Amino acid sequence: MTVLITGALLYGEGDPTDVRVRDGEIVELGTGLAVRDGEEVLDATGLVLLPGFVDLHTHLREPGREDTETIATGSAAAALGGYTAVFAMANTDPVADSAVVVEHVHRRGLEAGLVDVHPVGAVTVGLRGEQLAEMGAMAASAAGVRVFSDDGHCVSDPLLMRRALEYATALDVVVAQHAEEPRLTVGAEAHEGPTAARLGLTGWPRAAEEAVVARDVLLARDSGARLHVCHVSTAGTAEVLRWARTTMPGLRVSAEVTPHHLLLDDSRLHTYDPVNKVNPPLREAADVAALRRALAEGVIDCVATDHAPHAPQEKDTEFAVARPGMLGLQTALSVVVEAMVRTGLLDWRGVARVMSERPAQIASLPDHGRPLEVGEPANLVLVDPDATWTVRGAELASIAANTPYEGMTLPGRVVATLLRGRVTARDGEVRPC
Ligand SMILES: NC(=O)N[C@@H](CC(=O)O)C(=O)O
Ligand SMILES: [Zn+2]
Ligand SMILES: [Zn+2]
Repeated sequence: MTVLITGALLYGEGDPTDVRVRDGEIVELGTGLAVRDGEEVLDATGLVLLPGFVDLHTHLREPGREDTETIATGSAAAALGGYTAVFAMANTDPVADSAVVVEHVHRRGLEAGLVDVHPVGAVTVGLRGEQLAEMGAMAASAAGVRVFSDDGHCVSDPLLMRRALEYATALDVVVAQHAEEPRLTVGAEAHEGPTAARLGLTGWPRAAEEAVVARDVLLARDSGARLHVCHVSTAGTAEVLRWARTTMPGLRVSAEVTPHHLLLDDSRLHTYDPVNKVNPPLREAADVAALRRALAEGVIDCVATDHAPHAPQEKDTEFAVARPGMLGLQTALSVVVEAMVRTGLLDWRGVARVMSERPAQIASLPDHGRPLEVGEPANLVLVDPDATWTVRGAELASIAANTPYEGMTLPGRVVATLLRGRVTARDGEVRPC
């Protein structure tokens, strides 16, 4: 199976280049490469070629809530969004806290055949925050779990978090923390600030996130463990990370920001539409600006979607009872282009860094986020930088339709995605194997 990509701009730079892909690898780079018999040609005139995206934070709702997303539909959304690898969070039903469940998720990902699905293992049994899960058994399983998280919940007990980090050191795995001090967010519905006060919504203070991140950074320092901070949402968390990086050499801490926290703020809440309800909540415009800066400077390493499908009956309700979370896989690139590229904060090389290279490094994936060079794995995405499209939740590949970008026209369109040299998505259609 060979594919010839013609006239692509690698990282959006330099002269148009042809790229031949065979047996899962880039085998030739040049100009005027001849089309061979049976070769699929991707005309990439004016298109940008990047390494395939890696999402460290995806909620596929299988097992348990296949009415909102399955591993197959989530994989389709991922491939259409330019992703070649996703990390499926453990807050399923049953929870991914055992080798049996993570192996099941991994196998279902292989069957869907559109993107590498890496299950995230739970840190604690049942996400209950009481007792460590069998991290070693999950790491040693066929799924080879490398990232552990109780996401949806914070590992708030400091002693348990310390033990998890110590254990993670021995296994050489990452602990990804959903930083939320639960005692400060009881009943919280929205960012604690003037908007929530005016609308009568219970506030989620910035300090609930920042205090846990500060604590965890210190625990990571003392244990030497790899800590990853999920969905950074405040300017203060960015400052804590900046402080940690500059004052603690050798610290192994990484962080992600979601597309929605890079583009949206709590001024959207005045409609009381729960499509805007998410955890952590949309913050203020000044936080958005600080998060963009921190991502551009590398204080925040990468973008992760926190793709969180929910059924209409759990979203189209009064604000207080609606589930938090929003779709993200198919809109992530466009939101990053809008928030980071159009604003001049990142060029396409920067996009490759925050959406592919850094996440692949954080999760120790050897074959993703690699340079666009001969001999490298052909995990690739072709992007039309000039195209725009209008988001329609009903047209996305996910079963759920809870996108906050409904009706918005966004820049940047994924034209094709290749996983180990095989075209998994092209012109809005997926191609399962
Ligand atoms: N982000 C959300 O608002 N919701 C996530 C859980 C989480 O990421 O904390 C979900 O699983 O729905
Ligand atoms: Zn979370
Ligand atoms: Zn999440």
